[in-house]
Amino acid sequence: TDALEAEVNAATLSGSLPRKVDVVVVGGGIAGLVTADRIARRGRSVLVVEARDRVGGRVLNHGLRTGGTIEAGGAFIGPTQNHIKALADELGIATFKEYVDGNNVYVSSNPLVGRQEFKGTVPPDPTILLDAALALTRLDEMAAEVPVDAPWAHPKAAQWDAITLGQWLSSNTLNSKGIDNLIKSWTQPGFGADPDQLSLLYVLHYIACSGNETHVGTFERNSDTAGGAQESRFVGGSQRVPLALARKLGDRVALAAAVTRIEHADGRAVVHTTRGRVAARRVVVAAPPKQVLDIALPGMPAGRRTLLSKMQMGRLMKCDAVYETPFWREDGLSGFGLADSGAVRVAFDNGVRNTGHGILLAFVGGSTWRQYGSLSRAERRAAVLQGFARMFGDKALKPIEYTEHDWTHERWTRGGPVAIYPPRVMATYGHHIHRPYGRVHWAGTETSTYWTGYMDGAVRSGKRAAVEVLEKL
Ligand SMILES: Cc1cc2nc3c(=O)[nH]c(=O)nc-3n(C[C@H](O)[C@H](O)[C@H](O)COP(=O)(O)OP(=O)(O)OC[C@H]3O[C@@H](n4cnc5c(N)ncnc54)[C@H](O)[C@@H]3O)c2cc1C
Repeated sequence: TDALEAEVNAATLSGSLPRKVDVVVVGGGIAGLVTADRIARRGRSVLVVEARDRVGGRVLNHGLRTGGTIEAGGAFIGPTQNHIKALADELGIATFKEYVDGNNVYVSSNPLVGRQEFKGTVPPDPTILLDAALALTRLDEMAAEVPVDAPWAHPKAAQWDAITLGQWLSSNTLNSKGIDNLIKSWTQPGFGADPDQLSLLYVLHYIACSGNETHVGTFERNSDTAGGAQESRFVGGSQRVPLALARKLGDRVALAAAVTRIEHADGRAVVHTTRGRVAARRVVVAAPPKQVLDIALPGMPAGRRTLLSKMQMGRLMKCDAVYETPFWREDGLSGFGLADSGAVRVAFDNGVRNTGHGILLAFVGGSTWRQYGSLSRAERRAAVLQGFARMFGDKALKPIEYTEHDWTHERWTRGGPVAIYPPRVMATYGHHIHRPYGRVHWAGTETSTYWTGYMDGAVRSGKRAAVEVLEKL
């Protein structure tokens, strides 16, 4: 990856920008790069302008000091995510299966339940088992009714959008505190938020989108490892996908070119960047929703501005500990763990090929991020290792390397994994999410239907935006 990265950067960090192109794409994440690749393939001139000095956006490789490459951001893919998979295949980037042999672990703060080993999605905690089974079935049933391309059009959209997932859980379960705690282990990594921050309609839409045109979305396909969205990872790290796309595009990607203003003048759009101005027949903005608010966009409909200002970026960091060996595997454990308290609410085996080392990954999101994100690195490291130790034993306290990445501090992302909808936003303003105005179109995972929020959604959105724009050229 390092050589690839150097090659991409060399081509695109300096030099003057073209004065005009057919299409300017704002943002060199997966969505923007896919948009540009599709436009370039049709022989149209295109320029990607990216604020950072690298491509990939929320997808970022991290080279470990002890060897191997892991991901600081988006990493996993799974069944029905056929757009990201097809793209990786085309670019010659292989995948491998996430390690799932052995038992999962659940740690309850209720001493009567304690630490349990289990298989499957729901831990055998007698205080939540029945609630979980019923609630997840009901959520799937409601989600199956939600149109992936227009959740606001469902007859109950306003009703479902008026409450949070947390409120729905509390009025539809017996032991709502128990299930709320379990569901946090899903919402904190998945949304960077807690059930009481998320509109029920939005969550139902997210579940509906966890599928494709031939497979209805389900909670399990979203939450599971085997058979779900965490099934596979990319050999060499997911950032190889945007890096390989950027290499194809060459000097049609301009790095360190933050867009500050997009205006319409003389039958053209003019894109102002920190590296100069470019005129275009069409513009595709593929920056995360909240980042769009930092760009001056005269003429952008007020409804869209309201939508973007009411959406919120999730709060998420990834913390990884590297060990000499994956000792939990020898103990018959998969490395997947859930806990109802502490810094590690959900853990994954994050091992990479060819190093022999074991790696445990913790997602620290939502209220867990609020609790642990502000600690010093040393304090957080201790809390994370303690969380791993409760799941996998005291060997977890002695890593050979520890690393973490907090996306809330990234200037051009400011959170993660995705921009979420609090109550009373989606039903009223959601339809603005990818409606073009003037010469400006929208891409980005948040504008996708299926697998919105994911790399697959980013690819899908890029393809859709390219078609939209090519029709207008
Ligand atoms: C910690 C974490 C874990 C995740 N895990 C997974 C996972 O396992 N699987 C999965 O599928 N997805 C995962 N995701 C989500 C996934 O990474 C995103 O859905 C996807 O990468 C979004 O791609 P995008 O192109 O839509 O947006 P981005 O990747 O955010 O790209 C937008 C680009 O726009 C640029 N930009 C912003 N403002 C400007 C400006 N003014 N001018 C120019 N450029 C600008 C940004 O720098 C960025 O490069 C995760 C995300 C995070 C943060």
